[in-house]
Amino acid sequence: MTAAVTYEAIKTCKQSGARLGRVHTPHGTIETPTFMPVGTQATVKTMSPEELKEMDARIILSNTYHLFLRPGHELIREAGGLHKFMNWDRAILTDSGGFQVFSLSDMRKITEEGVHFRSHLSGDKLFISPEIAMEIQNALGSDIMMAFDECAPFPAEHDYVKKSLERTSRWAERCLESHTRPADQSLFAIIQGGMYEDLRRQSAADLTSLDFPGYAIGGLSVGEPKHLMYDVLDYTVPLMPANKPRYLMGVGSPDALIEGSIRGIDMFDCVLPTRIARNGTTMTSQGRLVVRNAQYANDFGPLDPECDCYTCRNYSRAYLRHLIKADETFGLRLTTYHNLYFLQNLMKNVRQAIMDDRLLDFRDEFFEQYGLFNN
Ligand SMILES: O=c1[nH]cnc2cc3nc(NCCN4CCOCC4)[nH]c3cc12
Repeated sequence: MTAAVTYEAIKTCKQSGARLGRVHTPHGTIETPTFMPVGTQATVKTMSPEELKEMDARIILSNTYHLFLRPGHELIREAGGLHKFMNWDRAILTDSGGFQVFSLSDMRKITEEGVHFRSHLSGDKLFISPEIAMEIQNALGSDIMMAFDECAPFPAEHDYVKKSLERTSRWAERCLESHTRPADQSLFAIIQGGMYEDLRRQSAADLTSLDFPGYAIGGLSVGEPKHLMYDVLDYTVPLMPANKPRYLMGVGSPDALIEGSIRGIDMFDCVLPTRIARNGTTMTSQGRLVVRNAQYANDFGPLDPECDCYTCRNYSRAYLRHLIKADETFGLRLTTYHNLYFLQNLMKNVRQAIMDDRLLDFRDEFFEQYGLFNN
């Protein structure tokens, strides 16, 4: 079966299960492990495509649910697809809408056929099925499409999670059947199973028997303690094909990116860096720094003395604090740019540590400096 997206393994870290790789797509190659900025409504909030390229972002996310509701996938199809619509000529991954239907909309009813819900914008009654999720993503023309799934809530009873993952497996098969598999799009499946090892095994077995070009781990980063997420990774990642991309959905704090890479994850996404930037919280080499706090009012040094991004080379903490307090949009742009650059740079250092077979040492050094050993 031809796949538009393929994985090239480069090297496995001798110190951990981490691996260096490349994901080849029709819109360019992505060095992995990689962090994908989230552009929910066809824009990575406050960033231009040129700024994202400047920090070497190779792939961004956009959201099927949001674009289905507004402006509508038919309009984007008419515009020539999402790449053209948002003037982004690198890779795009679209989440399938399942997660947002359950987390955002006024959820109505889950049936075998699909999900009935009310739009969180207009209150209109809407319906998404595996087939409709494929139709929407085909219209968007994303390089990587995600199968329509249910992300089970946390906590959830074993019986509920079992029934939910079995329906997700049937939905994944329907996605595969209905996806016209255009030559330039690839469909990834999403492994569910909550925090239950037997159910993760069942979900992985169901989906890997269907031969998708790539696999995601869903149902995590839903409020569970981080150690529980790492436990699930410890027994789920080994069930995933070694010759295909492994994508952990919704994960984006520096410590989780390092811990996930150690366990063999290739791709990550999260709204965290862009969301916290908009309320003046930044990720720096010394840990989280809430630049809107009064203590930085007269601090004329750079946000992060160890960062060489546009924000850190040209503006002071005092200026950033002033802009954020004054609700000046430029302030949000500067903190967003820095946070995304920080994570791109972190992943570059993770890839170098894997190349040098020292990712566990890198983790200890980073945690020490970032202040992660004392929380
Ligand atoms: O099973 C899933 N299926 C399809 N999409 C997902 C997206 C997901 N996103 C998260 N977590 C996001 C957590 N964010 C952290 C930062 O603040 C906003 C929420 N978990 C996710 C699970 C799934």
